[in-house]
Amino acid sequence: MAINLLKTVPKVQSSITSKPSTSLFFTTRRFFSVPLYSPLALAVSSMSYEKELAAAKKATSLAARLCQKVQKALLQSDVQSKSDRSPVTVADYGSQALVSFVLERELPSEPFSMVAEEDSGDLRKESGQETLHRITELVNETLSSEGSYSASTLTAEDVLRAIDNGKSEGGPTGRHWVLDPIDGTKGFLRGDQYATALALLDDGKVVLGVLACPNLPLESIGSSNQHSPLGDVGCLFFSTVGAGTYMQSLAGSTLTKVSVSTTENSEEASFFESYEAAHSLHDLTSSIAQKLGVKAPPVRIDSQAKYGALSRGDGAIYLRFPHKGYREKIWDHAAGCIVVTEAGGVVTDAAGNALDFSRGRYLDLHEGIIVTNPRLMPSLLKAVQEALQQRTSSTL
Ligand SMILES: Nc1ncnc2c1ncn2[C@@H]1O[C@H](COP(=O)(O)O)[C@@H](OP(=O)(O)O)[C@H]1O
Ligand SMILES: [Mg+2]
Ligand SMILES: [Mg+2]
Ligand SMILES: [Mg+2]
Repeated sequence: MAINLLKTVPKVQSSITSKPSTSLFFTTRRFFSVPLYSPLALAVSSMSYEKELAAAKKATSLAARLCQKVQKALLQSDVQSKSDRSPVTVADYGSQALVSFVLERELPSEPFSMVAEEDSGDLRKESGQETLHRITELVNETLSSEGSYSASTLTAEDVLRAIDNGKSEGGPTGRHWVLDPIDGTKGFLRGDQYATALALLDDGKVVLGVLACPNLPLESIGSSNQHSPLGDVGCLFFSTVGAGTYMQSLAGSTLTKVSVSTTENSEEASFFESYEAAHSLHDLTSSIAQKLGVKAPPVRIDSQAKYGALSRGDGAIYLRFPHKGYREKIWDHAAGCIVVTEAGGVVTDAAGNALDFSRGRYLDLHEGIIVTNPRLMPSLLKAVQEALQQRTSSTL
């Protein structure tokens, strides 16, 4: 059944729809730029998981191209509702099919296993045929825009198969790709932030992550929700284990090594959280921020773009406390987690435990997810535990 979300879509901010630039030359206190031919860039290209990283960057960049096209001309018929009533669009399916196709094509000698959010169930029904046709068209248009695949044309059956490559259960052994084809679908529909998030698990550990964030400004979004209307947008964050986190413009060009904020002073730390109150308890996060003495208002944005922004020090804290009973999925955090960790940050649950991605499609957590730098973590954990305690006593 199509849902009528489009009527409620507010005016898209001009900064968010502007085209990514083809060049990026900037240095700030936190960033330093590295030309692609520099010795540092060469060191980056010789690290392990090199082939996998190149394939993952290519796959997510192409997926981002497809998503941008759909977001610019979203049709009501492009939006469906899943059985859990969450929205899914032709771009979610198209992005998953593309990433799956590109990874298989680029890494033919490796066994292919993928844990991904979407499946083809609804598209195989009679009512899904028109949507499937539109997705197939989109995937083929995007492939033909990429020189190396211009001769590839996928049939509707190929697209269904590519989507269903994402049915793996993951687990503690072997290699598994972990994909959220569009994270932040609600943000995508609003014209706001979203990300294509791709990670690689190797024996239960996240060893590679790529976040394509087509609407994220290249400059810091700091502690304000108001982005400069002139700023360029479209960031690609990527990390492999032990090799740090890098950001480049989705349009290519200059590579920048990024690192998290090192502030110890919680009063000057701004924090990120979900835009959607249904995804995280805003009253709880506000009481945590108050205990820490955080002065800035929360920065509310959708998707793992929050992890990307945090990895380059735009803010110092990310708090996520879903409503009772919600189970987090690995594709909502795997790529974001390594992007922040490799930039010097720490990602834990509310008890201070590292996230365990080896247990299948879900994360088993002790309440929410908290992210910050190692210096701020002890006081953040203390504030979180006090706020949770207070909440429990007030509901008894
Ligand atoms: N009730 C809920 N509580 C917490 N997270 C939820 C939720 N319902 C959906 N989500 C997840 O929140 C993700 C978006 O996170 P954020 O709020 O940071 O933008 C969604 O990803 P998708 O958009 O890929 O479905 C979805 O997996
Ligand atoms: Mg979803
Ligand atoms: Mg998601
Ligand atoms: Mg998704």
